[in-house]
Amino acid sequence: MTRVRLLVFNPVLNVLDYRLPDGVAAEAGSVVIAPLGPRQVLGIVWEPERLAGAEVPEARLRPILEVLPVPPFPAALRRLIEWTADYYCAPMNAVARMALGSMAALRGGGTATEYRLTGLEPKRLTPQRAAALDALHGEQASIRELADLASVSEGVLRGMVAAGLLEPVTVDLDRPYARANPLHAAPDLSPDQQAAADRFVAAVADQAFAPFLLDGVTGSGKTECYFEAVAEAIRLGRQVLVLLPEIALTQNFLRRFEARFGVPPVLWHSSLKQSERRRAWRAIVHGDAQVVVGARSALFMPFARLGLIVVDEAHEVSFKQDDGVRYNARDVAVIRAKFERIPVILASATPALESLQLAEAGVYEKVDLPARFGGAELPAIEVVDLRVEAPERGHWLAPRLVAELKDRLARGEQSLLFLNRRGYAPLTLCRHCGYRFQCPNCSAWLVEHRLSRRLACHHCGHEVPVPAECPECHTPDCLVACGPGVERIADEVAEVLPGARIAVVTSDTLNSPDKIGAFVAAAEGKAIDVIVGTQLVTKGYHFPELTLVGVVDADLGLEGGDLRAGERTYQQIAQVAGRAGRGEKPGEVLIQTRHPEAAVIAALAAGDRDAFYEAEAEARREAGAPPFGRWAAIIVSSEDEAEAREAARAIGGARPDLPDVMVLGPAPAPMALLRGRYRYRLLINARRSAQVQDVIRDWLGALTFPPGVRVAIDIDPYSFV
Ligand SMILES: Nc1ncnc2c1ncn2[C@@H]1O[C@H](COP(=O)(O)OP(=O)(O)OP(=O)(O)O)[C@@H](O)[C@H]1O
Ligand SMILES: [Zn+2]
Repeated sequence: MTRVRLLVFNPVLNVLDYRLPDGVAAEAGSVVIAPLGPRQVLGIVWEPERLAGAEVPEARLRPILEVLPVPPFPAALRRLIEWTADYYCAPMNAVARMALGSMAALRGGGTATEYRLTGLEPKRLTPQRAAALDALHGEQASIRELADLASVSEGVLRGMVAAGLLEPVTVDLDRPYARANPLHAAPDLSPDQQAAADRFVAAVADQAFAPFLLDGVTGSGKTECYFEAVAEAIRLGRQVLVLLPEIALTQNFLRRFEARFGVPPVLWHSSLKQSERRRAWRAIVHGDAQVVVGARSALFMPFARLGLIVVDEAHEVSFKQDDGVRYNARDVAVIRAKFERIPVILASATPALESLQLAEAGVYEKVDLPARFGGAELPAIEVVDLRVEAPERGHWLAPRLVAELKDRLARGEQSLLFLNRRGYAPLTLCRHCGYRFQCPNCSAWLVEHRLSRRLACHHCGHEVPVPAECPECHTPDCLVACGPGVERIADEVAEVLPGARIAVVTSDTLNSPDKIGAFVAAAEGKAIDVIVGTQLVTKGYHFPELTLVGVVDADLGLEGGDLRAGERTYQQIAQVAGRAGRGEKPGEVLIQTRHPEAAVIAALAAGDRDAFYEAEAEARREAGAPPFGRWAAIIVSSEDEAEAREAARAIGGARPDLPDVMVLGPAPAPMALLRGRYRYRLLINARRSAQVQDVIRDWLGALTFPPGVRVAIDIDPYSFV
């Protein structure tokens, strides 16, 4: 009889032992189905010596039911799952879950049925059917996905199938992806680029662990360089994973990839439709997907023959996941490369201090691209002191910025205004009684969105229509918008530049690949004069006619003052500035601020990156902050305020007394209420020598909490709310 140990996907149980029925083999990494009470549970066969579990007597072992027809998870991936669970103090099955596709993908390929419009357009239609006909043009997906897209019930769509308005299509889930051709359109690289590319290509050929920091100024052609490494991996028959910080950037990447390799890469992200998910996951596990591009969730995919990982815009905070398993995809990518024994390239124009430090220490090999491609100059940066050059009343653009915008419009060049605030105004209040619109579920103001005529919470999604009167004093027409969001800045641009073609670019307006594609095409086709956008437009885009960038409020990011506020502000402004003057015409950047003396602003204005990083490093060293010390956070929450407070106090009361670990708090979190849960935080600041994870595990492991209390551990936190 063969005993097997399973890591099982169950919220309470993690590890269970079973036996293999006679004649059934299942090596480590196999994905299996096993009985659990009257039900079934999915599990992965694990090395018993690496996974502690209770010894069950042989006689009580139940046989597993089925070994699923997918290749076993490779050892390198199993080690990665163990490492991630251990480092981030997360349950191993929660980490392993990120490697699984859908249940359907595990069951095998085969076919799926999707539906699409037949083109039939009857004269008389119910309003719901008419709406569905409108919404589903060009779409093909499962009934459930189409129902979501069209915002109608599945019943309505079934009726449309019966009426011949929708037809079924059989989709082959194992149809192969077109093969990328490494020679399709190889570029002529500049000498700097060639040197960088040669390093990467050699490392891919070496097939050994090699972490790189590709530090290249904006517009230096970092993508072109790492594409050469991608080409080498393709030549060698190895797979490549490219991580991007957000899905919005993938459109742009797809086009460039296709131009270079002749075919698009395989996409992986959370909003793929079911059939694409199944197809992509299966191609990944079987080694048929050559190059996979995705957001951070692609990192744990069970690649069969991974040969290279690229993390583009590696400094981006969105690589840090802040719910579920709180991991940093940038850091875990390096660990994965180590287990897989392959190179990993972190690419950025504004690397995180942590990454620079590791390069300085010789852990990462630093590869530099100090100049823009094609002789383009970095833009000139000027500061507009808003205390001296004040905008008109009720306006936010200083006269100098307005004059520059007019100048660009007259010359037929493009401008970009950056403000990291969605919507029209961040706060709405009653002029009469002072009532402020607040989210009932969160410690946050409701943000007015004029385009959709709603007040919305950006934390929990709570939305209400903008009311006609104050809900408190019932005065009609008395609401005032306080402060600007991008929609309001767009209104101001329309006022000062009549006739200008303006695009508002936020996650609200560019919420689908089609819309992103349309925006990029319009910007490149000179159909847009002024782009007003949030951080969504600060990176990745290359618009040659864009010659002016205005930062509407450089001080915004410095408020709140968390550990990385300075660095984040520097990165954001340097990135958005980097959109200017990428073509033949030189670029100019105006930064509006009330604090021109702040170190970040001064460094940006002087174009002195080193000065900024030196000052930042010094401040972090003083504070014992990363990379010189370590931080971890404990976040306690409950729907019951008293219960949350009590639990936080209990944790605080049991704090360890160690020389190299300092515990701050508990204190109410800055977001004291979030999605209906009251929150408290403790912050742990430790020396690098401390075993923070073990300390936290021992500390919290000895405590018990009421079932309504959630205690989250955040190692190397990025969010301090
Ligand atoms: N060797 C080359 N031959 C032709 N075009 C190139 C070459 N190198 C770069 N380019 C072009 O220059 C532009 C800038 O390159 P790219 O977008 O890769 O820069 P980047 O370093 O990623 O910039 P950012 O960090 O600002 O996003 C792109 O349009 C790219 O196609
Ligand atoms: Zn809310």
